[in-house]
Amino acid sequence: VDATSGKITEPGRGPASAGPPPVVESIDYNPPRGTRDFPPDEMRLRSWLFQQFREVSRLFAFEEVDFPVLESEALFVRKAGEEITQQLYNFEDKGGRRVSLRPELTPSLARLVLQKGKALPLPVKWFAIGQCWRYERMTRGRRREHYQWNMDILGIPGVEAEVELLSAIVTFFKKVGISSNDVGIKISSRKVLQSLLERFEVPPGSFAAVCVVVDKVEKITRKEVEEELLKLGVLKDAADGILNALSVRSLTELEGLLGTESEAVRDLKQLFSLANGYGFADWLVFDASVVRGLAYYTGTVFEGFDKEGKLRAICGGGRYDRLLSTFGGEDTPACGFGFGDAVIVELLKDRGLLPSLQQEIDFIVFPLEEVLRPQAGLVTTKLREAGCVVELILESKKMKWAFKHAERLQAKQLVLLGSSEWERGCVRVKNLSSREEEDISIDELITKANTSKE
Ligand SMILES: OCc1cccc(Br)n1
Repeated sequence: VDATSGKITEPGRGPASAGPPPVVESIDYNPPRGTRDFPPDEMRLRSWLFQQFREVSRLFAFEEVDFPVLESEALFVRKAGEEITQQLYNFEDKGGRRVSLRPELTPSLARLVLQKGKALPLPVKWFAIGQCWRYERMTRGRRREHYQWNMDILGIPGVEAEVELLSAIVTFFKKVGISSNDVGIKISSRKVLQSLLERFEVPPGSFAAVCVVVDKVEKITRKEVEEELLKLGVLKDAADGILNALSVRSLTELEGLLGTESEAVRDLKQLFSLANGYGFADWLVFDASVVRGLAYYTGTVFEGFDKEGKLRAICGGGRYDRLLSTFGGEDTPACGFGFGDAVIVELLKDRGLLPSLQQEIDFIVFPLEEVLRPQAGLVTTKLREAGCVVELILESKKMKWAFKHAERLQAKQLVLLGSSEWERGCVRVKNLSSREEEDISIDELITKANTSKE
C-alpha cells in the first residue's frame, strides 16, 4: 500500500525501483470453515481407508464410477423436508444455472444409469468414493464436507441385493479389525411404515415426509414428532399406532402386528435367512425404529452402529425402487449404502485399530561431491526402474545432515557416491538398521534391488 496515497498497487506492478511487491491483504492459512486439509499424515490414513473401501468393492465384483462434485440443483430438490436438502451447498452459476455441490452420490449414480439407458445391462454393480457437501450453519460446528463410499446394485428387485451389500459392509469391518462385538447393523423395512399408514388411512403422498419425520424420533421429543406428523395429516391415534409399532422387538412380534401376509415380514425373514447362509447374521439386528432420513427409500433400510452407543451411525443405506422413475426413467429396482469417512475413523481410534502408516523410503542417494551429481542421478534412475522408492538429496550437504535426514525419513539404506569408490565402479551402501556398510558395484546394487522387489 502506498504510504502517502494509501493506494494498493498490484504486486510486481510498482515502479522498477519500488522494491519488493507489497503484501496483499493477509490470507487465512486455514481451509474454509467446515472443511479439512489433508497433510501427509492425514492423507496416508485417508488413502489407507479408501484402499480398504476399494479392495472390498473389488472382491464383490463392483466397478468404480465417479461423477462431478457439482450437479444440477434439480437432482437434489425434494419436498420431503430432509435435512440433507435443506442444507444444499447450492448457487446460481455465471451462466444463470441453478447448481449445487452434491450432498450425496446416489442421485448422480441414478442420473448416469439413466443417461446410459438400455445400453447398460442390468444388474449394475457400481461403487464410488466421493466428497459430499452440505451448507451447515456453523453454529453447530459440524463439518461441511466428508468423503463417502457408496456401493449400489440396480436391477435386482429381491433382498438378495441387500444381502450382498450388507456382506460387503461386514467384509470391510472385519478387514479393518472390527468384530460383531464392536459393531452391529440395524435392519428394518419402510414397508412396515407403509402398512401402518395404509392401516390408518394416511394419504400415500405423505409417505416420504412421514419417514423423514419418524427418522428424527431419537433426535427430537415424541411430542415434536407427533406435532410434525399432525402437519402431514397423521392424526394422533395414527401417530401413536405408528410410533408404538416402531418399538416391536422381533420379527415374530412384527408378524403379529402386520399379519402373516406382510411383505415387510417376508422380505426381512428372507434377508435374515440369506445372511445366515453367508455367515454374517450375527452382525444383524432387526430394529423396527430404523427408517433412515432420505426420502427416496422404499423398502429395506439399514444402518451400522457402534455397540457402545457413543457414535453416530457409521454407515447407512436401503432400497430405493422409485428414484429412477422420479427422474423420468423407467421403474428400476435399486439399493445401496453410503459409508462416511469420519465416524469410522473415530471408531478405529476408540478401538486402537488405526494402522501406523509411515512413508517408506528404500534408498537415500547422496553424492558426496557435486561433481558426482549426474552419476547420482543415474544410480537413482536405475533404482527407481527396479521399483525402489528413492530420495535423491538435491543440495550439497554435509554427511552428518544426510545421516540425520535418512534417520528422520526412516530410510532403509543410504547410497553414498564418492570419487574414490566411483573410480572403482562402486558406491558405498549403508544399511541404516544394521549399520553394516559395503562398497558394491552399481550392477550388484541394482541386482540386489530387483531381487528385493520381486
Ligand atoms: O451425511 C450428511 C452429510 C452430507 C454432506 C456432507 C456432510 Br459433512 N454430511
